[in-house]
Amino acid sequence: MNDSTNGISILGSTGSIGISTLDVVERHPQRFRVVALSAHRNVERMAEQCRRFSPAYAVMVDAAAADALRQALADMPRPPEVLSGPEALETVASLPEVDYVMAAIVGAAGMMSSLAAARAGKRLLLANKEALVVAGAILMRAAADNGATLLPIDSEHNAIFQCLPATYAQGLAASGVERILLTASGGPFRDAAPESLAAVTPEQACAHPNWSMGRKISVDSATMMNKGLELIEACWLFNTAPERIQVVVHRQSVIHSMVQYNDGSVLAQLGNPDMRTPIAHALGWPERISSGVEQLDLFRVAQLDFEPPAPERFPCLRLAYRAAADGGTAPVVLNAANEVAVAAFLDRRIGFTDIARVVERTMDRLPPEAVDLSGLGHVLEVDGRARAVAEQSVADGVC
Ligand SMILES: NC(=O)C1=CN([C@@H]2O[C@H](COP(=O)(O)OP(=O)(O)OC[C@H]3O[C@@H](n4cnc5c(N)ncnc54)[C@H](OP(=O)(O)O)[C@@H]3O)[C@@H](O)[C@H]2O)C=CC1
Ligand SMILES: CC(=O)[C@@H](O)[C@H](O)COP(=O)(O)O
Ligand SMILES: [Mn+2]
Repeated sequence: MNDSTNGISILGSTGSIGISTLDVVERHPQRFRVVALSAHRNVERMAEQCRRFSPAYAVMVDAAAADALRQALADMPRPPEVLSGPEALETVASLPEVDYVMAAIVGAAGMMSSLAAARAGKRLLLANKEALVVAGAILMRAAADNGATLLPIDSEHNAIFQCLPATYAQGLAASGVERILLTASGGPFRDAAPESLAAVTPEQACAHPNWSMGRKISVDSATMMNKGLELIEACWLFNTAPERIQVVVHRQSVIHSMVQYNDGSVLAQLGNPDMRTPIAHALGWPERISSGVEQLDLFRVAQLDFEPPAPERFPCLRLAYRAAADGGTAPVVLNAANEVAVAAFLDRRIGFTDIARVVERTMDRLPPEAVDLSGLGHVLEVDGRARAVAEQSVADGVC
């Protein structure tokens, strides 16, 4: 082992963020050494990544997939130790030889391992926004108490982090910050007639105009629930209230968010829409390292547009504002119901506009409770209840 390199565990390595992370890591062999990779059940891609990066550990959460991976790698001279089950994610997030953890599992399934990395005091590169939505108070406290460095990977939050003053943790107002301007592309349906949305297909919803991403976040962008989750994510990351955050639809996705100061200045971070930029920023921080992303050509961009979100087209954004205002377990319910509804939409069991209906119905049935901060038990229990209510709503045909 080379002690001058940083050991990294990449959780969700077979997904969109995981692949982009490996692309950046591979450009800097003198800085990073891959200790562990994880996936749910994509054996083929994991086998390919293991051959290319020779990690010491590979986690397949699914046990049958873990067996298949062991067989697929049997001819390697030094195959990785293949682990399985959700607990293995926490193991590889807290190994002593790991310095950095990329949390890029989709959904609340990534929450326990993100928390394990924070508790182990790692540099936590957090793409898994759902972990903050569901357990923001617990995760932020774990990071602070254990000396973890939590760096946002979500493009907007990484941009905001780059535009904030170093003193932001003492309070945004005290640092002269008036507002955070959270940009949103508006997704594939930003110009669609609201009455046309009931008939849209998963393929149309996943065809994001600017970003190439996993299916769940692509649907979230299409409903603008992604922006709602990001609003809650920003409140936790930057210790602020929703009132200090304004969502701005910016269709080019060239400005990745902005910070407005009390002297009239607005600082923005710009770049081509490619997640390797925020990933390289967080991997290199406080230094800058190359990412492989093409430089922004402002003459080609030519124009930057801004508009407010259209509330009648995006009820999910309204529901996220409601959850943020209600606080307590409301964001847990919002997220769980959304995960159930998006999965049902992708399986063609409900329509696109039913997603918001399932979420609203679930929120109506499970009023917010104060979160028990002593551990994740209460959050997991509410998450389970919300999933059951949302599943029932899907089974009932939503209405
Ligand atoms: N993609 C993007 O550009 C952006 C993503 N994010 C956030 O990053 C996270 C990842 O998104 P993205 O990369 O698009 O997602 P993908 O769907 O592309 O990848 C998800 C990864 O998580 C693994 N996974 C899925 N379910 C489970 C589970 N139950 N347990 C363990 N691992 C699981 C998948 O494994 P397998 O391949 O085997 O299914 C895969 O490695 C999300 O929280 C998203 O909101 C934030 C900003 C931008
Ligand atoms: C790349 C990234 O960070 C995504 O979360 C992106 O923001 C999605 O685009 P929307 O602005 O359409 O949600
Ligand atoms: Mn984002």
